[in-house]
Amino acid sequence: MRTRVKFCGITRREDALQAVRLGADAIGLVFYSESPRAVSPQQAYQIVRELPPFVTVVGLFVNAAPGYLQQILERVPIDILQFHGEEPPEDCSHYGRAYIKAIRMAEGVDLPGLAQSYGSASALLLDTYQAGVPGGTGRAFDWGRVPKSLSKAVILAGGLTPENIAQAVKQVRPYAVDVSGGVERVKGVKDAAKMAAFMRGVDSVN
Ligand SMILES: O=C(O)c1ccccc1NCC(=O)[C@H](O)[C@H](O)COP(=O)(O)O
Repeated sequence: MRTRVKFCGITRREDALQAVRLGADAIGLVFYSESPRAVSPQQAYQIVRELPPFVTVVGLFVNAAPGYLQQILERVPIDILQFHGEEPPEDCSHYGRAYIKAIRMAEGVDLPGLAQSYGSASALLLDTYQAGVPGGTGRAFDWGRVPKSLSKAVILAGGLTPENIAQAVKQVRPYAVDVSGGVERVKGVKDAAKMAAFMRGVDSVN
């Protein structure tokens, strides 16, 4: 099965369209005001309106208030939710939508246990642990820590770049990969050449 690709932290319509042209499977929009990649609901709507079909729009949240999250869902066509905070399973499934739970790879993290607890998740996104930073660290973790088999689909994230992506896919064989900082020109602005190189890296293994 080919590895799916999600470009995360999209803040501009042209970057979303470039992702689509390159054959990306998903784009991610960050609804977390402390992120340099945060988008407002209006911005998000402008980015995703009239995207062609079969490209999944993922909305990212960090311990968001349910009322705020519900407002976003009413205003932006989001396909899948992605939770990057300490949201328990019942909060993640509260919206009746498919969701991804981000797991930060702190020392001693119990991935099989979390895969069980978040049984209603579509996938677990494994990201680098950095104290006080819920995501978008731009740093990789030791891919050797990802179990060869898990009861949930694995999305590999954290410090992926055009330079290391082929090795990451070869080693982990994840369901999908997720990249943000590694394909940026500056925070929040993607670099078309880096995005293309990243896709080539994934395709070289598929
Ligand atoms: O990107 C952010 O600024 C961010 C902030 C808070 C929570 C999540 C965030 N991004 C989540 C992502 O899905 C990133 O793609 C993932 O953490 C990997 O980021 P990077 O290491 O920059 O590729």
